[in-house]
Amino acid sequence: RAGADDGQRRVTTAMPKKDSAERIKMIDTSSPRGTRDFLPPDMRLRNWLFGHFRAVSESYGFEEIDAPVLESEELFVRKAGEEITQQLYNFEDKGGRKVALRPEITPSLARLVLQSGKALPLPAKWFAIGQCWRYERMTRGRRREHYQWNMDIIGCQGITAEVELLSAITTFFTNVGITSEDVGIKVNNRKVLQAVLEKYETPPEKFAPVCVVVDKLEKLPREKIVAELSDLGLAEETVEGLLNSLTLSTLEELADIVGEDNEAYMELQQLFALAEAYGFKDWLVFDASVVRGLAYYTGTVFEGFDRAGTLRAICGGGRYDALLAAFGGESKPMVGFGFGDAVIVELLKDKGLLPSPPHSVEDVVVVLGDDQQRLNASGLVTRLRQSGRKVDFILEDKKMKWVLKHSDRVSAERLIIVGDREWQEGNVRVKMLEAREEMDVPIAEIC
Ligand SMILES: CC(=O)Nc1cnc2ccccc2c1
Repeated sequence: RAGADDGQRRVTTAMPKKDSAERIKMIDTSSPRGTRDFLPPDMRLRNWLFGHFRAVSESYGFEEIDAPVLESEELFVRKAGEEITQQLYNFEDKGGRKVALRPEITPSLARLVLQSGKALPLPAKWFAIGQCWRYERMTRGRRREHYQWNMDIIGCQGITAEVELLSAITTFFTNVGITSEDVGIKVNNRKVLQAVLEKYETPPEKFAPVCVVVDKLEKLPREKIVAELSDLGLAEETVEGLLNSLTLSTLEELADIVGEDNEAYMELQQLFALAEAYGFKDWLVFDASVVRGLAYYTGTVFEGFDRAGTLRAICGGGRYDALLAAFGGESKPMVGFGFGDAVIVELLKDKGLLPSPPHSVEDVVVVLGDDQQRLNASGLVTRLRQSGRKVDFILEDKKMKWVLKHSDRVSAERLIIVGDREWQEGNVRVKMLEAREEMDVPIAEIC
């Protein structure tokens, strides 16, 4: 019963009273806090964006995967202090299982790799477009869900994998009209930070938590970062050496600090050389301060940014060779990126590149006659659709004025009128709406 007195809202299925004075109280029609609805215009834009994600993934020979939005919580429980794990949308289900809505896709992808075991031919090139969740205190009023495009290469330990992914990202940007003047991709390698920590004999388990803190450098004042690093047990000289290494601006300076035989230096050298050969080097910027905020990155890291500096990171990724071992599996080299559906839309708006894809059908079919003509029209519509036409069949008697306005609204090419007299003569009446021509067309020739 609606409005039951126990305060629990139940939807009644009883027929509403005919002329009831009191109507049933309207439900809240807005979507839950931090989430979005996609009405047709929004869905057309989303399909346009995801269509580009998919087209690039397929042009790079990647195969699509998906996994449940709901995962075991253990997939995401990490102790490195990441924001993403502190905002887990987790709960205990009716079976007492600790579950969570995925905040990212990479752990699910790793689970699928472990599940496939030795049967998985390597290298595997997988992509996914999936909804991800976080539970934010609404004080910040930020969204609690977004869709993320991921591309990952499993089983390739060389820098060639990173460069393939960076190429895919620049191809996506180019395909939607964004240039390397609008956007750059900062590239770094966490092995720099690792070398510095080792130089000061820092225990290896500090590596991931240090990266998580360093990633907040642009968001928090320096002294806060220094304090958090000291709280992790880093000596003062380690903190100084570490923060100093983030200010390097060229690979040559890096070589001076870590030596030309350092892995990070060699890998970055190779990355830039390969990028030049692909032709997208002018998108890349070496930036020693980029570490990304996810605990599991071990090598190359990168993030797309708008050169105007007004937006948050557009996308990000890196190499995470140790993730399978963290799940108790046999290690395999892995590298990938995540690309959210929020910042890119803001960027496209700023650049005047956001399309508004129209709802379009090809044929509108309307009946101007008796029941027999509706039967005739039904057969005609079926034949039109089987011949590949997109047909909006007017299902009720409508005035021609409404039909013409509707045909314009759905950007139809043709209005096909099934009428008694024409049908007797073996024809239908066709209005070519663009050319504003009207003619009788033999029924057999309409497809
Ligand atoms: C700009 C934006 O909406 N970001 C966003 C929104 N929802 C998320 C949900 C889970 C993880 C990260 C997320 C990030």
